[in-house]
Amino acid sequence: MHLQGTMQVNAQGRLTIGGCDVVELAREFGTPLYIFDEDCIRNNCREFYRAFGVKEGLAKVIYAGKAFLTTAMCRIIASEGLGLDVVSGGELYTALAAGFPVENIYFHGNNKSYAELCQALEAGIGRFVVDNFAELELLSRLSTERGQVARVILRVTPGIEAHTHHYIRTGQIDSKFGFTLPNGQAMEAARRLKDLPGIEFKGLHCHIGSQIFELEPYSQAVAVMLELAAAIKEATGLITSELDLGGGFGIYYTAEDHPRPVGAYAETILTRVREEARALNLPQPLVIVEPGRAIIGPAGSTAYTVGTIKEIPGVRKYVAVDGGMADNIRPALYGAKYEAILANKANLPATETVAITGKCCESGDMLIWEADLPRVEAGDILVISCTGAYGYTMSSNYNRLGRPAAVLVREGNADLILKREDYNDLLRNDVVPARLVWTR
Ligand SMILES: Cc1ncc(COP(=O)(O)O)c(C=O)c1O
Ligand SMILES: N[C@@H](CCCC[NH3+])C(=O)O
Repeated sequence: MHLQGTMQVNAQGRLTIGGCDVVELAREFGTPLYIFDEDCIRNNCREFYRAFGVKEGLAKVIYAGKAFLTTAMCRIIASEGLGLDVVSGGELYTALAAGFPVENIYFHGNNKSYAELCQALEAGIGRFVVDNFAELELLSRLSTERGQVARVILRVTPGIEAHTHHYIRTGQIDSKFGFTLPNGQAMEAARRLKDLPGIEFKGLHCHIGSQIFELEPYSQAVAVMLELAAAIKEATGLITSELDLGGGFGIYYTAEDHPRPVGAYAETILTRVREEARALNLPQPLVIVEPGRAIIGPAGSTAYTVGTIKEIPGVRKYVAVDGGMADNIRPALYGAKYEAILANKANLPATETVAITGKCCESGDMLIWEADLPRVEAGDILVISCTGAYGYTMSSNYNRLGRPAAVLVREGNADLILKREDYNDLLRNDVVPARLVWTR
């Protein structure tokens, strides 16, 4: 397994993260356990901050909270000078509870409710990334009623779809998000917005996909979005002072992934923005990027305890761990691939290829189909790397498994940032109607 962030193998042949022995962490906090490497998170934040020229006023980096959000995470993000992208009342509530600077909160979502818009207006958040006509009108009404002005970015579906190894440009876009560009919806949104009270137009947003390794789709997105900005200026006089290009920057999960340095994305985006703005005679907009995975993905790992092992000669050896699809749905949902290491045998060479499965009642509850490991035995501590993004946030209580605890490690210290859910937590929301009271 490729060692991420501060991972090392110590003199006892054990894996350490943030200077903490993972076998000890498993003993102290139990397994499954999410382990977050604070230095790695901060280094990733700083890399984006530097590469995109935040200090120089060229860009803003907004962390996409959907990848992993807790109050501790909000504090780290804020202390590194990043903003926050939230997509629900729950994420917003978490950010507000953490004391996240409200002016740096961007509110996304294709179906923001009345209550969520009120909550965001009440808090005085920085930007509403408006997704559709109904939201635009409701927001205008609500902000006017409150004597407020909502600062708005319009989310546009630009017709660029990026995937891991290719991108396609489509005329007709099939997406639930945003105002479609090619059919004129985006322009129509700008026209309507212009006449709406309680709304201030700040700019345009697009998000072309996730786990993207190519630079070209970003460059194309800049060109397409700035052409739209020029057309909007021409038709309405509205100036796009902020160009939000979303997230999607790809990371390493396995040796099949070849991520680019953040600087390469930054260089491509900033250069194209400068050139296109000049060519179109537009003021250069502030660039906004919204990395989620690239900030937190490589900084998170999950430690499990190995339980039963089933060998089917000539077929496969199943190694079951004490978690699975409930704490990491990505392999089952997307066929996502990961690497693993045995924390207590970290210096031993791989001698077998095994399948890592969970304990859920599903054949599809697989974490890794082919993991190269030293001989695996019950009781070993198996660590899967790069689970920081969309692991905990997409976790569930399937089979009434409690969600794992999470610790933040740094310089030999481990701090609990999420408590393990116990059986009482699972019962917390259960209600037994009186007619079902046990009478026997
Ligand atoms: C609007 C928007 N911004 C940012 C992100 C974060 O993406 P990623 O975690 O791939 O950087 C997403 C998720 O894909 C998104 O939909
Ligand atoms: N949840 C996805 C990415 C979607 C990001 C949200 N737009 C993943 O785990 O890769």
